[in-house]
Amino acid sequence: MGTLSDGFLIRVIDSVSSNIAVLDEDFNIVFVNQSWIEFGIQNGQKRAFNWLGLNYKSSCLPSENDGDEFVVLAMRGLAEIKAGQRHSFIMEYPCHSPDQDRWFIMRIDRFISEGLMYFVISHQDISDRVRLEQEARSLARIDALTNIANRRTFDEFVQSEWGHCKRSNQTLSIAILDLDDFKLINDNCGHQHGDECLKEVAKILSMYTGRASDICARYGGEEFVLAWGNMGHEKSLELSKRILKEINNIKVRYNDGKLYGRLTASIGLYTASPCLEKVEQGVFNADELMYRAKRIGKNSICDDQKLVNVAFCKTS
Ligand SMILES: Nc1nc2c(ncn2[C@@H]2O[C@H](COP(=O)(O)OP(=O)(O)OP(=O)(O)O)[C@@H](O)[C@H]2O)c(=O)[nH]1
Repeated sequence: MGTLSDGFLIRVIDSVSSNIAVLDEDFNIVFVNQSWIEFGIQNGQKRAFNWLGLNYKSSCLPSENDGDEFVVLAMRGLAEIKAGQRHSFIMEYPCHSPDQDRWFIMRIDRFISEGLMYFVISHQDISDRVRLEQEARSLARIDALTNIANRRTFDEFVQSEWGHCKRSNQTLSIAILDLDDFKLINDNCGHQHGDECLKEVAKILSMYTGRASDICARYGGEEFVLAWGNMGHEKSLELSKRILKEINNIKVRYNDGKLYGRLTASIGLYTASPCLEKVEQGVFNADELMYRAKRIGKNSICDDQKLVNVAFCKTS
């Protein structure tokens, strides 16, 4: 292969999708590629703007003085490379436009040519990758069928909410809700209809857990869990009763459309006082109470703050 011409090499650099600028050792821009120019235009710069000679460090100074953490980091990286403390610098950062969330990766490298030091700054759009990562993270936290939180999300949330409640000396109410005779519904009306019931229940639960300190989650098969931060026993019992009533309004049908019956559930409700040591104990207590509601006759709420007196509440 013969020696490549300057024009050829510039065309190669212009065809790269990363935005590239080369700075001299005083941080003056001595070269930008086409992607850099296009990105400038997208962000309001004129096409005819002359980038060459612009001092990169000075142009970043207003943002640096404003305390923009990413600009501060980049300038520190640039200074460290110049001082020979590092060879390169890499940083991912958000750079949202008014109509689009965008993320970039910035890289600074250096090279020596004819005894002079140069810096290559490149920015690459990584928005697609970040969006996919965010989507994957959100999928791992949401139950795919019902679109509400999954058990893992609940466990994390309730730990943090319990911390807030303890610090502010408030109670946290926990309800475990298990649909009654769900196997029979699946067997008689079909698994798909069972799925629809689960989705409807999730919608109802979401309506009753709308505050930032509340959560509802699918805990497992046909079992759900709710937590109301900063809520006393009386209020959570009232909400549980309303939830049970709404669930009772869900009609379950055979495949031919004839009525099979109405959906029912058993709820165990436990209100944790701030002196309870671990919130897991509160969830366990609510679960025990739910099983008690099953034994007592289903379609019921069992609540008992001290796990001594069972307050049995038939809602129908
Ligand atoms: N349709 C549907 N069914 C599910 C799902 N997850 C679990 N189930 C069913 O839920 C049923 C739970 O059955 P059991 O544990 O015997 O409980 P149950 O019939 O509700 O009886 P009780 O709890 O005593 O009222 C099983 O048939 C599971 O297959 C799901 O995602 N979709």
